[in-house]
Order: sequence, then C-alpha cells, then structure tokens
Amino acid sequence: MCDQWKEEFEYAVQVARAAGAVIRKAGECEIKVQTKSCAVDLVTQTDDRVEKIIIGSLKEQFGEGTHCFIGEESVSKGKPCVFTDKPTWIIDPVDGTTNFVHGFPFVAVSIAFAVNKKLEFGVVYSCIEDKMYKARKGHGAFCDDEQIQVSDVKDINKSIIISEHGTDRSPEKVSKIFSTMQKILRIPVHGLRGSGTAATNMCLVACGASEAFFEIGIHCWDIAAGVVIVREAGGILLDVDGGEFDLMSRRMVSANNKTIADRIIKEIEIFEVVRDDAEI
Ligand SMILES: O=P(O)(O)O[C@H]1[C@H](O)[C@@H](O)[C@H](O)[C@@H](O)[C@@H]1O
Ligand SMILES: [Mg+2]
Repeated sequence: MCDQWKEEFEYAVQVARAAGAVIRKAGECEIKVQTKSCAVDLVTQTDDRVEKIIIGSLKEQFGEGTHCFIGEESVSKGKPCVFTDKPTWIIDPVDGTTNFVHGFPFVAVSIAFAVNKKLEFGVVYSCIEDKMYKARKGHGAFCDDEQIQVSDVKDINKSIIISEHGTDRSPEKVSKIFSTMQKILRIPVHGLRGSGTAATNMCLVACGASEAFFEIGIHCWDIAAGVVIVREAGGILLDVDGGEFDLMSRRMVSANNKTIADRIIKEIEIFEVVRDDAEI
C-alpha cells in the first residue's frame, strides 16, 4: 500500500524527460509564437505538441477511462478545468513559455498526480539545465538522485525571495505586485529573484536556494508538481492571506518554514483572480 502510485511516478519521470528532449530540440529551430489571453501570454506549437505527447503516453500506459487530465493547453482551448476525486494528472508541458521563446534558459515540464484531490507526486524537469526534480508523498524530494531539503534560515533579513509578475498587466494589478515587491525589498531581504517558471521557482525553494516563492495569478498546472516537491523537502504551502493553501485558487506562498512565510504574507497586497475551477 505504501508503494502506491510508484509505477505512475516512475513513468511520469520518463515522460517528463522525453518531453524535455522535445522542447530542447524545438528550441534549436525557428519558434512560431502566438498569443492566448493577451499580447504577453505566449504560446507556441511546442506547448501544444508536448502536451499531446505527454497526455497521449499517459493514456496509453494507464488507460483513458479511469484517469483524468488537466493540461494547460487543453484548458486554454476550452476544456473545463474540473478537479474531481478521480486519479488526475495536472500538466504544464512548457512552464516558462516566454523564456523558451527568448532562449532564456529556464524552461520546465511539470507533471503532477492527485487522487481524491490530494497530490500524490510531482515531477519537474528543468530541461535546459537538465535537472530532474521529483517527489512522492512520504518519500522525500530529489534533484536527480540527490535528496533535497529547504533552507533552515528563519531570519527574513538573510533570505532570498522569489516572485513573478505574470501576464496580467492591468494597472491596478501591476501596481499591487510592485508595491508588494518594494515592501519586501525594504524589509530588507538579501534579494528578490524570479526564474520565469513557477515550477522551477518552487524547486529552488525545495533545494534551499531561496527561502520563499509567492505569486497571485499562477495556475494549478504551474505549481501542482512543485507543491509536492516543496512539501517533501520540508517546506510549507499557504494561501497569500495566511490561510490554507488551495490548489485551484491561483494564490500561493511556498516557503522553507512558517516564520518566513508569515513575514512575507504581512507584505502581500492581495488582488482578485478568477479561480481555475470557476464555472465560466
Ligand atoms: O505560461 P507558462 O509559461 O506555462 O507559466 C508561467 C505563467 O504564465 C506566469 O504567469 C508565471 O509568472 C510564470 O512563473 C509561469 O510559470
Ligand atoms: Mg506554466
């Protein structure tokens, strides 16, 4: 029983590695860029192609009927984002599409698996760096074959904090995001960073390179795999108001410990976002 989902986990690692190879190869050719919700929300044929490859191989391996799939590109094409108790794969085929388009070298494949709405494992393949982050509930978190752990820093003045500004550039949101960043810089912290991929940002918290990553506006596919990796590395997840983390809420603070999380939360200026599972 304790080794439940081991086969699915190991297969997800293989699939993520293969998907990463496709992305690397595609990056060597001309990339045709299109937009989704707005002019800075980019998508490429590679995003679509890689999602089809991932979902296709998972369906072939585990059968179509019993497993459900939430994939970034399927949802952007109108598939409802419904999170049920059924075994569910949550997939971001190319996390960091803007980085991919620009050759900025942080791009990740993110694959998570949940049952009864509880995340069981997560795999983040940072495919340009060739780093495989993975974690299964109760089994620790790893980067390649090395076990990873969050940092033990409790003093916010000795921390590096990660955040991103996302693709919504409405003046009210941009000003709240930058006001929060200013307040955090002035605490002061050692530094503010952002890799351009939420999945990789979470792995940076998990391996102790950063004390916390927070964002409002991310989607469940950006962070689902990272959630398991951070938890298994000893870190915590909270909502941006300090409440319980909710995968579908598009709001998240991941941190090495509660002291750091609470201090960051004090500075976050919250703005409204539409939940991933909202009925539209
Ligand atoms: O769209 P992709 O590249 O899959 O995901 C990115 C989000 O769009 C962006 O809002 C967020 O800031 C970035 O970290 C994320 O990974
Ligand atoms: Mg993403």
